[in-house]
Amino acid sequence: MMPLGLPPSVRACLFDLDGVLTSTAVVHAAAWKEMFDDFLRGREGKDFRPFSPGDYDKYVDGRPRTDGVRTFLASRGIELPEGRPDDPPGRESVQGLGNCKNDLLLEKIHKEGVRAYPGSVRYVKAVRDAGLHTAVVSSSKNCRDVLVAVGIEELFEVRIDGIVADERGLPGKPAPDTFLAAAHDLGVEAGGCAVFEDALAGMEAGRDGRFGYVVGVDRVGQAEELRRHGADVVVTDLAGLAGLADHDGQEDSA
Ligand SMILES: O=P(O)(O)OC[C@H]1O[C@@H](O)[C@H](O)[C@@H](O)[C@@H]1O
Repeated sequence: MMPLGLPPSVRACLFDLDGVLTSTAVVHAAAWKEMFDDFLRGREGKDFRPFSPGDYDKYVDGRPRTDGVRTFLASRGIELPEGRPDDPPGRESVQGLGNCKNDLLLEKIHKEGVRAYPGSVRYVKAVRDAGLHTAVVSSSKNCRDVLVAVGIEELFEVRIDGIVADERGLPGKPAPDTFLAAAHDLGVEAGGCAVFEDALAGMEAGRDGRFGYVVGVDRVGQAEELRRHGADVVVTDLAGLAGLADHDGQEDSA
């Protein structure tokens, strides 16, 4: 292993954004819950079965926005029309629900702010100092805005996000295509890349793309699930992987 905690064959690191680099995974989860609970309450009345953290991890986390809507609705046996990308948030369509969630997300981000995990930033800088390539691979269409807001956009040579994936017609996670596109753009074969992910869908993408090493980042106590979905190693913070703990010995928590 290199000092970075990676096999010596690794020449590039592909980082997910929400929950790996920034604290935005919990903001996404809260926006999804608010939107789905409102929708389910309206449909089923006050005894509706709420959207749970398990629902988020299994059906929504890591996937592109409309895939998240479709996958969760299918798990409850609900089918809605696709609708149009400009459907208003109140419209009961896949796109309408997605737009509603995005409005809630932006409102929360505006109110609460976002931050990068200091341990992750130290780790990405150490990766660059070691001469490895870096990319950010996120399903989110808000990826670039979040990177800019926390001031870390420049740390990545390549960005494959929800907008780029749409432009190139790439299927989102759990398919490995967005990670493979990042590897290709960096000029490194999948076997020479390490994938860093906190979502089960992202783990599957790392495993199915046959990447050299898959690091599961566990911020919510799902280490076993991450391993079952393909993680080679699970850490609670990236700094821990490289022995880059804070001056007072602390690693980041969620
Ligand atoms: O709605 P956005 O910002 O395009 O993000 C899509 C998805 O991006 C992923 O990174 C998050 O884990 C999901 O929760 C989110 O739904």
